[in-house]
Amino acid sequence: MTSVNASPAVERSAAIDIRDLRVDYGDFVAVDDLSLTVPRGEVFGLVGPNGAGKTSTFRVLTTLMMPTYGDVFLEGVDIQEDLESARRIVGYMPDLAPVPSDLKIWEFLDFHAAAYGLGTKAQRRERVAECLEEVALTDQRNKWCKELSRGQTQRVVLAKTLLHRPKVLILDEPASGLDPLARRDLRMTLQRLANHGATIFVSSHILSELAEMCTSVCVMNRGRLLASGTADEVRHQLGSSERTLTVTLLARADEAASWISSRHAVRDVRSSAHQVVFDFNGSDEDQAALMEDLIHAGFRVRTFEEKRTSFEEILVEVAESNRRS
Ligand SMILES: Nc1ncnc2c1ncn2[C@@H]1O[C@H](COP(=O)(O)OP(=O)(O)OP(=O)(O)O)[C@@H](O)[C@H]1O
Repeated sequence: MTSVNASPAVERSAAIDIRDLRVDYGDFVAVDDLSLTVPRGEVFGLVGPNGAGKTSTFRVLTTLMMPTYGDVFLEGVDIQEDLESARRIVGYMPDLAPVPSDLKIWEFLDFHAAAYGLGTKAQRRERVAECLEEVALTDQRNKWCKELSRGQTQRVVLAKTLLHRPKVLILDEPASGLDPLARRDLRMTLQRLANHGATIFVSSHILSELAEMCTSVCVMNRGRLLASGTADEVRHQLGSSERTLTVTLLARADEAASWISSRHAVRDVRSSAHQVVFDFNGSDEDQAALMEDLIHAGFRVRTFEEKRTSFEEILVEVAESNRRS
């Protein structure tokens, strides 16, 4: 079983508690024995390559699909036992959600506010205004939906998702196709919503996109959860502690290179006039000891740099090794 933070009783402080979830399409297992909890108030990322099972997981969380087996609790509510309450708790923004071209922004939002039964016309107007404010589109409310850019469309759909004040937001690839400025705006909006108590579960197949906006992330591939935690914890769980170290010296770089070559966890040492570059796969403690000993051995170190394997590189490795197996 792949399990992260699973607990036997309903996890009271968890906004999302997924237990032993499985989703089959006929004979094909799209989500395989997934257990995961997301604490309240977090912006939590789900990352995985195409076909990992992200959307299938989200379809179950948002009650659009029943699992083959397993349990899901949203704010303590068993979604299979109490569908109506679960639907009030959750807000879902699907990947590339369409907006109708023949409505103005406010008309589109008012239409959905009415569909949610959000009170009188005046009450709906107030709620639509609040949601437009939340996504910084107040001054665009009379614009036609067909005139919106990709980033504005995403914001309108997010405003629609917020209308019924969901405590749990599920956002499928919300940053896809957004430029860096629009991604920064999205990140700030999500952080503000989380600060006001919402829990946000957001997917992407680009890890750096999620690392920017999430407190924690989990990695899925071929339906299974591979790792979960902070960016560093995930990197560690996926077994990639490899880093490239560069030492710049005032003199004796060649001698330093052969001294470094004899040390534990060192690979592939290259040297030039004043620099030694090498790959290192030891612990942080080992790395500190190596630097200390190098200086004690009399080498005059001017600078020292570390470059860790990026998340993207780790994910590509994982996806490729799975493809081969
Ligand atoms: N309705 C369906 N019928 C059959 N197979 C499906 C169905 N929906 C998804 N799948 C398969 O289940 C697997 C997981 O798909 P899913 O859409 O959940 O992945 P994903 O991680 O969201 O991928 P992407 O990043 O490409 O959107 C894929 O192999 C997909 O082909």
